[in-house]
Amino acid sequence: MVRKEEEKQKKEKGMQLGKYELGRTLGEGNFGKVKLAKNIETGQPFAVKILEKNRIIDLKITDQIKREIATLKLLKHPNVVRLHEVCLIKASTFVTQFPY
Ligand SMILES: Nc1ncnc2c1ncn2[C@@H]1O[C@H](COP(=O)(O)OP(=O)(O)OP(=O)(O)O)[C@@H](O)[C@H]1O
Repeated sequence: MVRKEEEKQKKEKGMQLGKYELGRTLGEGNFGKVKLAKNIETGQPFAVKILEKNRIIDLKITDQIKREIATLKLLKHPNVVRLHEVCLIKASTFVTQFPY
């Protein structure tokens, strides 16, 4: 099990999602992983939250996720990480980026 996860991590490292190159996993939430990533155009580092679209649809929480994104977009506070961008990379993935 641990080995399978290690292999998955190795495969994902260096993978490109849109204009972001993925690095190591920073953490894991209820609906997906947060990975360190680099914008390949600017070299700027970001924390990228990758949400599995199918899982969100199965759990019937699409509206909740949309509300969370809308709220995060409005939040501007020095102690709260800023939501930079939301991308739909492929049919099964939502990606959100936070400055790292
Ligand atoms: N901007 C960031 N920089 C560094 N690490 C981060 C950042 N955002 C999230 N993480 C790491 O990823 C973990 C999971 O983040 P996430 O936002 O998915 O948590 P959550 O809000 O508990 O999850 P969910 O929204 O799925 O319920 C965090 O506990 C943290 O360790």
